[in-house]
Amino acid sequence: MDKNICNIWEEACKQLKGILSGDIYDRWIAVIQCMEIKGERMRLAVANDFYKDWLEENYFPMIRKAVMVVSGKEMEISLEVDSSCFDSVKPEPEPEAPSPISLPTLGFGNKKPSHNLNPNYTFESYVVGAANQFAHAAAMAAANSPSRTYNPLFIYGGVGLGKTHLMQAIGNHIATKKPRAKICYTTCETFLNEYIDALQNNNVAAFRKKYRKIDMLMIDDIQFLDGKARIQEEFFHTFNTLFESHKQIVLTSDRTPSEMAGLAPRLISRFEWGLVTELGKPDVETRTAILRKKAELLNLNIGHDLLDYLAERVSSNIRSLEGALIRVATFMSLTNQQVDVQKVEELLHDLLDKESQAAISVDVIQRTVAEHFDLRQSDLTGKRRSRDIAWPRQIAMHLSRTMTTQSFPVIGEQFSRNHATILYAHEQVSEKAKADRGLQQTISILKDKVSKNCVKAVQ
Ligand SMILES: Nc1ncnc2c1ncn2[C@@H]1O[C@H](COP(=O)(O)OP(=O)(O)OP(=O)(O)O)[C@@H](O)[C@H]1O
Repeated sequence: MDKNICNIWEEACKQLKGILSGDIYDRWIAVIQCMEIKGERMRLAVANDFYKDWLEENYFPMIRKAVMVVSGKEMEISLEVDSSCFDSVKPEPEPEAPSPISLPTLGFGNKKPSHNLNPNYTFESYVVGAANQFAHAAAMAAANSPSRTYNPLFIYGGVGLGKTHLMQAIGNHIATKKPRAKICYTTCETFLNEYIDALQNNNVAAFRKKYRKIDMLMIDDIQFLDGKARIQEEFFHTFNTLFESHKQIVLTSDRTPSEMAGLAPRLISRFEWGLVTELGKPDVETRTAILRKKAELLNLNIGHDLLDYLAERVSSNIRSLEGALIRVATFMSLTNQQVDVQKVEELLHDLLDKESQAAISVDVIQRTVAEHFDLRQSDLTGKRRSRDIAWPRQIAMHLSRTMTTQSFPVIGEQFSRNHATILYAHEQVSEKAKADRGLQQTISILKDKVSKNCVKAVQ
């Protein structure tokens, strides 16, 4: 492979490694081979259709983003099947000497104990501000007195707002104080995959032992259980066993337990037994403090004025903020140039456009949809149920969920409905749009109109 290929793809892999759990990275990203980079085109290959389909469905946008971050340009990426890539599917690693954190290991997937907790996710590197103060205090309490304060601790919030970092900070804290504690961090998706593997290999007893004979269980993105009855059943028993033996459980999710319409009521109630706490969006001061801390940790030489500018402009979530910082830093180190605000705007135009979109409100959506269907805005928030009103109302609810970062209950308030109605409308419209090209077009037209109306509202 030539150097150019190595650089871009290897750098992109580093980015992905920082974002994905070790398990997911090993299973899905480490097996990809970069075949060629020509101009703006990149050819990637995997060993079989199974990898190709799964990657395209689940990780392609992330891969594209990582490549864009490191190359500084949008590349056309194709993923193909090449059976010679079988060579790149890594064998299971040899068992390692026991690590200070005694993590349970089984023959599921590629497991290296050190992968389970990211050592950078600590309380020391976590910046506290108004939006995360309470969640942070609860996490500290759980870390200092596991299972005696909040059990389970349920942390929820939007994408990239620091749920994983905070959860793993608890784990790292306990691991330092009690090196012999058996701590297990996993994502809900991995938990499900391991369970399926265990079922296939008649290994359920080992799976149960792995998750039930530990001192602390952390599961990320527990909303993945929503609508999956069988794994819910399994998790229910794991939860009970750990809870009854006074083991700390920490869960994260992008929504509250009661917002998971497909979650068994007995699990909802268990998730609410301890403390359910929200991570909100940080204010500009916290964003600035986070950027300064990251720049310091990464040893980046970027002026405070630029960091302040980024904190001001990128407000949707912290992962995007970090991505912006890394993109600017990568550009500076590759070109050996300092950058000014104009250059940053050029470099980050796609991200900054998206940020402007984040300013979209439910009110603008309601006005746009009402105008499009020749209705009054009050029709969308009112009680009438005739189809010519109910359907546009559902579309407006769906757009409110997809175009804003508001939670179901907050959107519900603005339609004078409860969160379940919004969730139902969102699912109905999403489902119908899968097969209905007319509806896909209407949604796309409405999205354009909403964006334009939003720009007008800001000006
Ligand atoms: N308060 C904070 N202080 C410092 N860094 C933070 C803070 N909050 C988030 N981050 C950083 O932002 C990035 C994204 O955080 P994290 O992965 O924990 O978010 P998340 O809410 O779990 O995202 P997702 O919803 O995608 O699972 C991480 O690199 C993390 O270190």
